[in-house]
Amino acid sequence: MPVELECIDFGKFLHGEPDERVEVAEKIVKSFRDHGFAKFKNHGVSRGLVEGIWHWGERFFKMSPEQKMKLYHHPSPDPQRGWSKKGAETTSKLRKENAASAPEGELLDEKEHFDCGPPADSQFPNAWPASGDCDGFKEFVEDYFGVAQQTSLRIMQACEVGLHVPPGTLVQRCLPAASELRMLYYPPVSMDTLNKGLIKRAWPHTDFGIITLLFQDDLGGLELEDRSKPYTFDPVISKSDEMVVNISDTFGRWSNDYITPGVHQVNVPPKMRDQKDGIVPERYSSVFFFKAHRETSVGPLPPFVTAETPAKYPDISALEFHRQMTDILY
Ligand SMILES: O=C(O)CCC(=O)C(=O)O
Ligand SMILES: [Fe+2]
Repeated sequence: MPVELECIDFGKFLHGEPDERVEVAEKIVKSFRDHGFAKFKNHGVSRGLVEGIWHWGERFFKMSPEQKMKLYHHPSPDPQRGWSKKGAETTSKLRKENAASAPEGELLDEKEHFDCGPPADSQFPNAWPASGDCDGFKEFVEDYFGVAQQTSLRIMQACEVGLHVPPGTLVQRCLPAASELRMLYYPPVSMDTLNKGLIKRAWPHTDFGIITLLFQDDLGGLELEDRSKPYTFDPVISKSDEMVVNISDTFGRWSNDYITPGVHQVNVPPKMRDQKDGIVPERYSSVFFFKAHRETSVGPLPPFVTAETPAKYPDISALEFHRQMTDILY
């Protein structure tokens, strides 16, 4: 039986009676513990904003290569800003198992993306389309960033309730924000190309932050690892207004592996999984990498370190951890 995520009504946590809030929070923690993933409705991201992802994604990625080059991200271990072209990021490098199971050769991701950080980030300033190239994109992305940040903090609150740890244990480590928002475009690709085994929309990986919020279009393609059968992946079925959330590396480290990150990949849409040829249509998605403040330690937190479960990870800063990981990825 493939893994099926229950769609959790987050409105019952946001607006429910105390008992109901605890019940929903425990359900969220259970889904995270069992699958590294949870799926939400009534999550607080308005329909208008979700529709904006599809509208502005298309407007942005349909700019000409010359227009996109004006905000080209030059590979470096620092947080990504601006446009990354196809082939820039190779998620395959994040897990050794990827190379072990594929033919000889470089394993590439078939995707383009736009990345930005907090609107007022002066340490790593954002890069936006030039005036006249995609007017309105910056305003949309900044609005969405704010809402995604608030939504992530509420999920952190729910995790504190569901994990029965003191209020603030997680939330206080997330301020001020150092999150990253990414808009993604997967161009059409032939089954023939994918079947050669060297190219995937995204290879199995985990994200570096605390949690990742994701919206995918109705075509789908996101897959999660079935923890009862490692290295097998099942489609994450979500409607375009449902929010999928996965646990990322920092949460795994903070919780000393009490909750471990969800391994995921992007594959062909669920309805094309058994197809041998043809063209896989283009796909849009957006992910919000909710991240700890750069100076915050990503080492295990006090409630998760006991005599029986000593700390498994060192106390390094979130920025140092980020640089280590981006260095592998680019
Ligand atoms: O597009 C997706 O569904 C997932 C993208 C992803 O996993 C990533 O960018 O880290
Ligand atoms: Fe990811």
